[in-house]
Amino acid sequence: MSADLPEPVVPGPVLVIGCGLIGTSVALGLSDLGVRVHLRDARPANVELAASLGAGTPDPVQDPALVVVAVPPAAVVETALAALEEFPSAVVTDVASVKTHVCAGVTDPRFVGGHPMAGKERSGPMAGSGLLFEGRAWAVVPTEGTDPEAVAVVERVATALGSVVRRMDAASHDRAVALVSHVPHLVSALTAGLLTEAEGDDLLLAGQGLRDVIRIAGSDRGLWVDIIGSNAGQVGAILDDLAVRLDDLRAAVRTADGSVGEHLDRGRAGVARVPGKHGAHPIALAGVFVSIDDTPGELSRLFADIGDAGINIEDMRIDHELGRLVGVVEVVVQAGAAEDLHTALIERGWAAFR
Ligand SMILES: NC(=O)c1ccc[n+]([C@@H]2O[C@H](COP(=O)([O-])OP(=O)(O)OC[C@H]3O[C@@H](n4cnc5c(N)ncnc54)[C@H](O)[C@@H]3O)[C@@H](O)[C@H]2O)c1
Ligand SMILES: O=C(O)C(=O)C[C@]1(C(=O)O)C=C[C@@H](O)C=C1
Repeated sequence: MSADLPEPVVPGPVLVIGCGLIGTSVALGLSDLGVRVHLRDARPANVELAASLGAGTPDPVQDPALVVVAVPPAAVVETALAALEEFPSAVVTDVASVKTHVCAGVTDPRFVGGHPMAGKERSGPMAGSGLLFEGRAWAVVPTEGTDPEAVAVVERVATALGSVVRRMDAASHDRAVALVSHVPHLVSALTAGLLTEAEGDDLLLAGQGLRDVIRIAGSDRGLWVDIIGSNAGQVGAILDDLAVRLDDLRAAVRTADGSVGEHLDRGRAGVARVPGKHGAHPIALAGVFVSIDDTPGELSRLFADIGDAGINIEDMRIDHELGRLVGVVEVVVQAGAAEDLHTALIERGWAAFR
């Protein structure tokens, strides 16, 4: 290869098996990087949809350098073993949310367990995005027998998709995700479940606080039954702990002696320990609220103005006010840039407030 050409992300074509949310997102991201991606799924319609989005080609692949298995956790072992047999020189990786059963079931040196810590509450190819993994952790879970070159291929792909690689063993991974993903999901579902009994028009008062807590409860039932079932030991242990704390909290609320504040303090301390998206330490962020007309083109005009002001958006939320043709956009930026953003938006005629 010429010294001028950049090294390719993967040394050959990639086959993605499972063209749902995660598989399509991987495929879109790799296609955008110039990798030739082939698509396969038990549902041909999902291959067609993913291909129509530009994720890759439905054509069969001869000799892929990498196979990404992006099927539900219960189907990963069987699918990965079949891929290792079908493609004797490919590296094979997966993206499943639980790793112990996968790494115990697939011990080939060419297999590297993986798990991008990014997702959505929606499933299927239409929810895919090539930017999904940007700034997120990607757990890479080799075992003692894994070929270091296979690990390097997977870590290179995760990094190229914008993720930060966290190399770990399967047991540590499953302990960690029980805490940071699986139990929060169940707590969200329990809270959302209470809403089924809401009286009268009570839900019309729902604001952003509730939506922040319940978003993930809208996720696919089958996928989450599979995830929780595959990590039942770790999840169960945390739920036992939570049950004790819930009893304590209940007593504190009934006593009304202010001791509920201890639970709130513990919660605030937990929030402060969660790293920001750029690395190990949280970055201070601040929101600027902008009122926009609910008409086509308003959001892109707002983003263009923010770009014009040279300010980087870290996150954003949109809240529609019920019954009014306006929305409120919270633009989240690094705390030091919030005042500048506020000023720049006012100067450009936006109704912005902090
Ligand atoms: N949803 C998330 O937020 C998220 C995040 C990170 C990792 N994951 C993991 O990614 C994997 C896929 O999840 P998803 O959210 O993309 O689900 P999804 O339902 O959107 O996609 C799964 C796809 O796999 C296909 N499929 C199912 N069984 C198959 C088989 N045996 N062979 C070929 N195709 C098959 C389905 O038709 C579907 O297109 C899961 O293992 C999940 O744990 C999910
Ligand atoms: O953001 C979401 O919607 C997710 O549910 C993503 C999330 C998570 O809990 O962070 C869910 C499960 C995956 O295994 C990884 C990521």
